[in-house]
Amino acid sequence: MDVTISPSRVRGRARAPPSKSYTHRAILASGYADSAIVHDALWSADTRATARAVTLFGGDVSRSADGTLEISGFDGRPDVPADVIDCDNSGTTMRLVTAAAALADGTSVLTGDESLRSRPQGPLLEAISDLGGEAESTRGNGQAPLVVTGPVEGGTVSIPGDVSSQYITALLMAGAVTDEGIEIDLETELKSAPYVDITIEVLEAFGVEARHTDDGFAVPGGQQYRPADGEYHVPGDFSSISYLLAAGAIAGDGTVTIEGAQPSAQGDTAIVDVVDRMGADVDWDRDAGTINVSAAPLSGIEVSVADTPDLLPTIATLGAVADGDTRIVDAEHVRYKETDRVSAMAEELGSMGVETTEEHDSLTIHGGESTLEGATVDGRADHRIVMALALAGLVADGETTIEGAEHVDVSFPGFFDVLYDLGATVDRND
Ligand SMILES: O=C(O)C1=C[C@@H](OP(=O)(O)O)[C@@H](O)[C@H](O)C1
Ligand SMILES: C=C(OP(=O)(O)O)C(=O)O
Repeated sequence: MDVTISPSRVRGRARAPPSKSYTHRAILASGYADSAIVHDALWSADTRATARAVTLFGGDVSRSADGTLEISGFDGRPDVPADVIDCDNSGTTMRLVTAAAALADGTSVLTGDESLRSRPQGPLLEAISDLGGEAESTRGNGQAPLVVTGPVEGGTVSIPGDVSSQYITALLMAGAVTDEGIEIDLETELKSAPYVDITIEVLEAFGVEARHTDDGFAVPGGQQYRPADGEYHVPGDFSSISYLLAAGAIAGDGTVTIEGAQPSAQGDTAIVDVVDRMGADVDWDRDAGTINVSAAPLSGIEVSVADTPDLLPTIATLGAVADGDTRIVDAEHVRYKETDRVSAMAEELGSMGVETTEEHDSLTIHGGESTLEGATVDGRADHRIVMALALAGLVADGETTIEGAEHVDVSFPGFFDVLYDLGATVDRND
């Protein structure tokens, strides 16, 4: 599906979708448990992939009309799956499920779409081998398809921290039900660190202890997943909120109010500060969970995305509109996502007339609203590139057509409806 965005102003109220990161963890944690009810779960292509994996491990995930998930777990140790686990486009699913598969007494096979089959899994495979399991890439290149044989009993592993924090999350979640527990020593500085804090927060809600250590992280073994009162509530998603905030900051006509913005461990709450530093008028009422934003002339700033890789596409679009240079630094790991998002944003904004300077771990956008020209752009089969380019379309001169716009289903299925309800002119071409 292509979507065409015409220059538009936005105003009104919009609700953030539930967090993808919390939902993945809550579904898998419920799988490790006897049973659980998960309220406000995100039901998107990626979280459905995690639900399918839980089912293949012997659990069951059913969804009621109001979106609540009722999950029966596989109760600790997963069954050997009766089929290949298709993780589709979801890196989180593949990493978390690979470590879960290493607990099963037999062999699991994991695959995914073309994008996921090009992403790095090597360090996690090595960690599983170091723990006594067998974990291989069928092509021997550290990428899926993966073949994983367990069971592992736990132990100590060392792993790089600068490729994906999801390896740590995966090992902590699985380590809790091993006999010995897992100690993880980091070989490098940890990137995307707040995502491990999200993990520790969800584990705690499921009665599982995991902790920071001097060298990394540790989770004791022999633990049982048991959510308090058998229930879990997913908070709103700040990566998704970033698009709504940016829409209000660049194209607001009056106030855009975003609901579902309760504080949590998400590093991507940093987007509130980014938009504020660039000059927008923004106010976050943490108790009410609402953010009000209105447009103002924006100026370029420097932002590190070491902790917040998923914000890069949004910040790049903000930078295209802002006066002066916006320098996004510490961005190397943003190249290992659904696509290389550093290059993708440089090239697609380039098609819209924006000048950028790309370096290995940074992207500088030489901005100014008058530079954005409508164009046909490639969403790169990447939900975040699609949404960031749609924002640019709100303020470009002329129409912007985004190819492959259906990929928003990965994290924000109602994105174009929400944009339309805020007043944007959105035309879908199937
Ligand atoms: O654990 C998670 O939920 C995520 C961790 C991050 O990935 P990396 O740790 O690979 O940077 C982030 O980019 C991804 O969208 C979600
Ligand atoms: C990179 C992302 O997710 P994942 O790693 O789960 O594919 C994302 O949502 O931007």
